[in-house]
Amino acid sequence: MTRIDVQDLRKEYGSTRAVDRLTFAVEPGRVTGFLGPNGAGKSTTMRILLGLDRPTSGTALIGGRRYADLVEPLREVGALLDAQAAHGSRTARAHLKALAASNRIPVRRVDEVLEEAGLTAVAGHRIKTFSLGMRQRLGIAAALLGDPSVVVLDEPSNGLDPEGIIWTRELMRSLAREGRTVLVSSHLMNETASFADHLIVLGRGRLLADTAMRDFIDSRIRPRVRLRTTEGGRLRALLLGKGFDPVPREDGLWEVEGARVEDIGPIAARDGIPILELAQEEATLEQAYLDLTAGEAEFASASTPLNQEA
Ligand SMILES: Nc1ncnc2c1ncn2[C@@H]1O[C@H](COP(=O)(O)OP(=O)(O)OP(=O)(O)O)[C@@H](O)[C@H]1O
Repeated sequence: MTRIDVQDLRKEYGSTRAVDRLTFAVEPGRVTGFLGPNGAGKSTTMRILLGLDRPTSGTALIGGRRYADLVEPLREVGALLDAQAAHGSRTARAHLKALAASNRIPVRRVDEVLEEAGLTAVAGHRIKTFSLGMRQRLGIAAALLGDPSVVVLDEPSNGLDPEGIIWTRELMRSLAREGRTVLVSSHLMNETASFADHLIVLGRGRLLADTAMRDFIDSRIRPRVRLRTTEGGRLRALLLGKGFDPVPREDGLWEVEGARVEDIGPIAARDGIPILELAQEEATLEQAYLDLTAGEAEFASASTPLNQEA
């Protein structure tokens, strides 16, 4: 079981503070969504974790060691950072074979991961002919090559079609089920909610939230029901008596804050009140995330200038 531990991590680029005293852990056996607006510091943190950049101070460790100290890194950590990085004149199979050879990975793994990524039919094609989505799949195949216990993916669904998005989601879930540590960045809350068990949210290089997805939803989202009835007055009185406070909307519908359809439907049914429409209001997860990151989103001023430190 391999944990990722980020401890008091800082990264400054000149006067730009990209990562600011960041501390968090990523646990095995679950998918951790790494969220934050553009410029929040996600890629910088991942680059440091993968030994592609040096921190100004602090540490980012994989199983207690720096990436640079891992003996056969691809066997321990699989990463997708920049899907465009693969050498365009090579074929997909040649690219993966070269990666396997340099990490003493058995060559049979190449065909296994090509199959897993749905690339078998195009394995002999040059990468420069690949679409963005195919490059993403190839990047994910490369990440899986060494059968690593830690998988780090930066925006894996970027450029993928709906089928590809579902494929990555199921892949991440199954990697976590196998006990691996899975860290996946995104700036989209609803997408992340579809695959993550845990959330780490950054804003301007700082930690805004480190929480189970369920707790994020429960603590930040109040359920709300929308309904239409022919007997608004009677239903309102009834619901007031049960501790709900239905509010009429201009379009003739009613809204009940803090309620679920399972609360409202049976109450109306017991008193024979006709319900013409009854729906749970969704889409508030994105709003909860936007509220959390409000003010952290402007890319140009995404990092705290050093001379204006809080
Ligand atoms: N090589 C660099 N040189 C200078 N500044 C950089 C460099 N890399 C990142 N930054 C700055 O650091 C901050 C964090 O950027 P980073 O790319 O880590 O954010 P991010 O959360 O990954 O954003 P995105 O969702 O847009 O990829 C930004 O202000 C960015 O401009």
